Amino acid sequence: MEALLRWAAELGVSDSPSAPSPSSCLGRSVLIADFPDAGGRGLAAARDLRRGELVLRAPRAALLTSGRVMDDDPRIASSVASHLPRLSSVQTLIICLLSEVGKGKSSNWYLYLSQLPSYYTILATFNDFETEALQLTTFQVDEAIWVAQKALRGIRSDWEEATPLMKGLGFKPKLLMFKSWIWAFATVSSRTLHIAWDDAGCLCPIGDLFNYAAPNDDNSSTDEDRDDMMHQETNKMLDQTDFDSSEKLTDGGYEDVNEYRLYARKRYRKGEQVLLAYGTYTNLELLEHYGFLLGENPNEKIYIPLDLDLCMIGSWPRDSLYILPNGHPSFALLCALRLWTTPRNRRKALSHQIYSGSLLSVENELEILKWLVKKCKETLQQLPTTIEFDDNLLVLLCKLQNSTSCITEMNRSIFEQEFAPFFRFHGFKLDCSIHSKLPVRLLRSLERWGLAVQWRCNYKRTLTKCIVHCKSLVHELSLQQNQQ
Ligand SMILES: C[S@@+](CC[C@H](N)C(=O)[O-])C[C@H]1O[C@@H](n2cnc3c(N)ncnc32)[C@H](O)[C@@H]1O
Repeated sequence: MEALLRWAAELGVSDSPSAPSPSSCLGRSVLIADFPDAGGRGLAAARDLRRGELVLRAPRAALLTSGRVMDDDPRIASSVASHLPRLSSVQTLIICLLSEVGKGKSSNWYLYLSQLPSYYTILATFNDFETEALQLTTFQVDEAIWVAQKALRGIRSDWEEATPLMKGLGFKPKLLMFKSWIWAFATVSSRTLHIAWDDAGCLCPIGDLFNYAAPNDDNSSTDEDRDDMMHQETNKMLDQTDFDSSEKLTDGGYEDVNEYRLYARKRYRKGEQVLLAYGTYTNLELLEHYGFLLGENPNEKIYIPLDLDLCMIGSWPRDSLYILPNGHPSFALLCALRLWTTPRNRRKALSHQIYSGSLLSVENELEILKWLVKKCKETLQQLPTTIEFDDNLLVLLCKLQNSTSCITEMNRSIFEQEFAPFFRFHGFKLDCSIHSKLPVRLLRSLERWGLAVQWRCNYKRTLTKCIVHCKSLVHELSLQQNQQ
């Protein structure tokens, strides 16, 4: 890592507005650190940071883009040119990335490439067992499977299309394998930053070490954050010369100054992890693009099976009919339910009231709340396991990943029925004499299985919250009704 930090400093990557020291590009604003519960390797504040302060800048020369690789390697450039416009920008970047990997130590990017993860957990890497662990029966779960399969089909056909070109470039057999393509795809999917001149984005050494926090997490800005913003706004208004132009209120981007700049989006104390908001994602989308999910995701959307006529009613798109992470139905779902439960001959007259989000009558509201309770309960009952079961399974999966004696853990567990198909799927015979760690291949599968269980568990938790929320509203409204 030290060599990488030195190399990046030589390229002009710096965590301060001034030039980096020759020995490391970090140390003045951020430092590499481990955050086991929030993304693993990440960047920590090297000192107290103000909201909007510059935390990293990387000049264009330090960005790995397909344009850059092709400028340095005319053979790839002419090969790609002869396949355009059939190749997408992502396929092109993947080919460039794999070609650099194939060069080994002679690649200009060797130090960067050698610290990339050796495997990923994005949805496209899930095998059938892991995908099924998301659980099949409801609309949302079917949707998850569908997303996973669609993603994988797309990636496979991209690979098939690009294979003749890669063969023509003399790629080593290992790099021609689908496994390598998936690895490169996941690298691009989970690590690129947006740039205006290439849809595939760029890989930014050091800049891609920032872990993620959901964007509206910082809505809860503190008084200190607000002070920082006031300070910046006042300075701007007064056009004060001491205004530090490195202060910004966004996460960052590629700027006119010909470098990528990243900013602290809130105040950080020394040692705290500095996080970026890569975008607004549900947990399924995080899993699809980045291979992780959040225990508390403010942007999560939970879908329940809805009758077709309810989905079609009004002008609300199907994807706006969901349950929020706090268990409340979305505005559109609430409105759609109010319209749906209104007798047909009254719908037109009441539509103005319904579209504005107003409650129609206590009776109507009670009907839809009770309907929601019933629907959530039915959905939960259809799922093969309960939250408690999933929670316990998660604890065991976590233990197994860290245990040096898997057989002891297994013997103590009540999950034999769950593990038999897992070992069968992997063609692995659990020998009672194995008092050691599981093979790496199985440990990785356990990790993905764990993500699937975490996802379905969050789904069930939100349904449960919805039941509690609706029941408490039913209680309140019934009291009101009785008082009238
Ligand atoms: C841009 S990289 C961040 C650096 C990465 N941790 C590393 O060691 O290279 C993005 C990846 O980090 C992990 N990650 C980022 N934020 C996370 C979070 N809040 N929780 C869990 N994993 C996270 C995911 O694996 C994601 O695909």
